Amino acid sequence: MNFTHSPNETVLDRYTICRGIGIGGFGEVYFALSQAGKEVALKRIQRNLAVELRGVSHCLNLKHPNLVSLHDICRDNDDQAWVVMEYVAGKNLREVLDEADPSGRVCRATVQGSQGLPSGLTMDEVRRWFCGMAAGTAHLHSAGLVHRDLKPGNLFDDNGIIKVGDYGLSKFISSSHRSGHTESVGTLHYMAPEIGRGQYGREIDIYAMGIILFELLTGRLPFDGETPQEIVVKHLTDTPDLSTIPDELRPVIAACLQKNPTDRPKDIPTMMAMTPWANENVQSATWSPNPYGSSSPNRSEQASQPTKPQPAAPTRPHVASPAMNAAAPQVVLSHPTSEEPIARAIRMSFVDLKQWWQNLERSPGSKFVIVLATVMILLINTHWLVPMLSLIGFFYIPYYVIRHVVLQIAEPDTYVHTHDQHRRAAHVNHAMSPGATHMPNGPHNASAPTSRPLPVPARLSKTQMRQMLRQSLAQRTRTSMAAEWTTSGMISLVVAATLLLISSVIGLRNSVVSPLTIAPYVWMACVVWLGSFGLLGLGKAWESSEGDGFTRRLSASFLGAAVGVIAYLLADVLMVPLDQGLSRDIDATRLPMTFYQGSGVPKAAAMMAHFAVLFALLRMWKPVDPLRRARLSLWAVSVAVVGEWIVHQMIPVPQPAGMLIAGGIVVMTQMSAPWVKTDSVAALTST
Ligand SMILES: Nc1ncnc2c1ncn2[C@@H]1O[C@H](COP(=O)(O)OP(=O)(O)OP(=O)(O)O)[C@@H](O)[C@H]1O
Repeated sequence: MNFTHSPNETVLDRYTICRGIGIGGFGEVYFALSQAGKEVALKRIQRNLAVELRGVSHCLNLKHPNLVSLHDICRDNDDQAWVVMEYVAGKNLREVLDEADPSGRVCRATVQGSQGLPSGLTMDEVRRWFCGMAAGTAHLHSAGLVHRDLKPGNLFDDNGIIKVGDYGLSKFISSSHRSGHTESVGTLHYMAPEIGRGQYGREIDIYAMGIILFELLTGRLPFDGETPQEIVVKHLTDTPDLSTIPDELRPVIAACLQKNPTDRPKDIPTMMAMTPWANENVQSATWSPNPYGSSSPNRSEQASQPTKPQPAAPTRPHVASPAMNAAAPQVVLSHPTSEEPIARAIRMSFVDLKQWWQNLERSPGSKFVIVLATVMILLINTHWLVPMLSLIGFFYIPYYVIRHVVLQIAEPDTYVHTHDQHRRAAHVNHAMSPGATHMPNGPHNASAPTSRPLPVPARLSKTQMRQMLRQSLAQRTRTSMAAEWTTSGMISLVVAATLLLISSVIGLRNSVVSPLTIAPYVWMACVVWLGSFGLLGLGKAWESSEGDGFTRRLSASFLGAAVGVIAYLLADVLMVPLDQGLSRDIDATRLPMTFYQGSGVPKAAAMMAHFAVLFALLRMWKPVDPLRRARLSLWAVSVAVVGEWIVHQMIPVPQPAGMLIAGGIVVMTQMSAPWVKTDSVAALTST
C-alpha cells in the first residue's frame, strides 16, 4: 500500500506519523502521536475532495462511548484537509468477520453457541456489536445526523467497547457537495434503496443496521450479486431469505429491510424494542431505551461503565488486510440535483442558522431576549421589508415555476433518478471492471482495497427492468407524487393552450373571430385539459404497478362521468350549442328522453354516460404509464378517436367535438405524463 507520508514525518506541525493504517474511500489513514504523546488516527482527505467545514463543529463536539471521537478537522500548509480522530486499537467488524473465515463465509457456532451451523458470530457477540452500533448511531440521530455509511468496516471493537466510526464524514467531505455533482460515498451492500433517489433520512441507517444484523447472524449478506447492478436490483426488488435467522430476530430484520423507508422502524428505540435486547445492559456498549436523551457527558460516562469485565481485544494489525474490503466495493454516487440554486442557498442558510442556534451556549433567558429583539427589529422594518420581499417574490416565483416546468419537460425529476440509478450502476461497474483504471471520483490507487475486478455485467431482462422501475416508482412519497402531478398539470395547460391556438386558427380561418365563434374551441380545450389532468392524477396511483384492468376501467369511468358533467355545465356557461353534428348521424326521435331533450340536445346524463363509457372502454392507464413504449403514440390517439365514434353511435354527443376531445385527451396526457425511455435504461444496464 502506497502512503504519501512516511513514519517519523511531522504533519500539521504537531503530529508525528508512526505508520499508515489503511486507505479508504476518502483517503489515507495514519496512526500518529501528538507532541505530548497522545495516540491519534489521522485521515488525509485525498482525491481533491472538497471539505465542507460548515457544521463540522456539530460533529466534533459529539461525545458518546460508542462513537469514535472526532478531535478536529484541519488543513496543512498545502491546504490539504486532515481529520484528527481517536485512535482505535481493536479490530473492525469487517476484519472480525473475514478472519473468522478467510473465504468470507463465517463458520462459527451459532445462536447460544449450540447449533454449529455455517453461520455468523455467537449470539453474545452479535448482541455486543449490534447494541454498541445501535447506541452510537442513536446518539448521532439524536444530534440530527445520519451516518450514511454504516458498514462492518466502520464498526470498531475498542477493548470491548463497540465504536462507530466515520460518522459525519460523508456529509462534510464531498466533491462539489453543494453544487450537486457528487452526493455520497457508501458501500452498495449496505445501501438502502431510496439512496438512489437522493434520500438520506435516518431510515438509511436503520436499513444498514438490518443488513449488518443479518450478516452478524449468518456471515452472509442478504443482497449479494456478481455485479453492482445485480446488488442494486436486489436491494430494490428482492425479499431477503430470513429462514436461517433465529425467530426472535426475524421480525426486526424484516422490518429494517423494508423497501419503503416509512415501513421501517421509525427510529432506533423502535427498532431495539423489536429485539430481545430492548431493556438489557449489554456490557459497556449499553443500549439505553432512551438513547436520545443520553447526550449529557455524565450520562455518557455512566454508559461507559462496563457491567462486567471484558477481555481485552487483540490489537489490530498494523496494515489493513487487503481482504478486508474485498467484499465491499465502494462507489461514489453521482446525483444531479435539480434544486434551484437560490432556494438551495436559502435552505442551507436556514440549516446553518439552526445549527448555530442549537450550538449557542446561552441561558434560555438570553435566548429569549435574542428572539424578542429579532422579532422587534423585523416588525420595526416591515415598511420596507414587506414591499422588498413581495417584489422579490413577484419575480422569483414565476422564474421558479417556469424553471421547474422546463426541467420537468426535459426529463421528469423522479424518472431522472430512476434512470440515473441505472446509469450509476453501469458506471460503477465500468469503473470496477478489469479494464478500468480509475474510480468515478478521481485517480485510483491500484493497491487500494476498493479495486475488486468484477465479471462482465449481466443484462437485465425486460420484465426485471420494468419490475425494478415500478418498485422504484412505488417508493416515492405522496408529496413528491403530488408535486409531479401538479407539474404535469401545468405542462398540460401549455399543451391545451397550443391545441386551442392551432384548432381555432384552422377552424376559424374563413369565419369572423368573435366570442361566440371562439367559445366552442375554448370549451373543447377546457374539457380536454380537465380529462387529461384527471387522468394524470389517476396515473400517479397506477404507475407503481402493472395493475388490475377491471378496477382501472372502473375508476376511469368515474372520471369520465365527472368530465361529462363538467363539459355539460361549461357548455351552458359558454353558450356552446350541444346539438351540433347530431342531426347528421342520429334520429333524434329514437333517443331516450332521460338522456336527451325532444330536439335531440343531450342532457347532463347523456354527456356523463357518454364519457363514462368512453373512459371505461379505452385502456386509459396506457397514455399515463411512464413505462409506455413511446412518449406519444399515434396509434393510441387513433384508437381513442375510433372508440369515441363507436360510443357516439349509442350515446351521441356533439361532433366532431366528441372525437376531437377524445383524441385531444390522449395526446395531451401523453405529452404531459412523465416517460422513462426504457430502451436507453436497458442499454445503460448493460454498458
Ligand atoms: N479512528 C481509527 N482508528 C484506527 N483505525 C482506523 C480509524 N479510522 C479508520 N481506521 C482504519 O483505517 C483504514 C481506512 O479507513 P477508512 O475509514 O478510510 O476506510 P473505509 O472505512 O474502508 O472506507 P470509507 O472511508 O470509504 O468508508 C481501515 O482499516 C480502518 O479500519
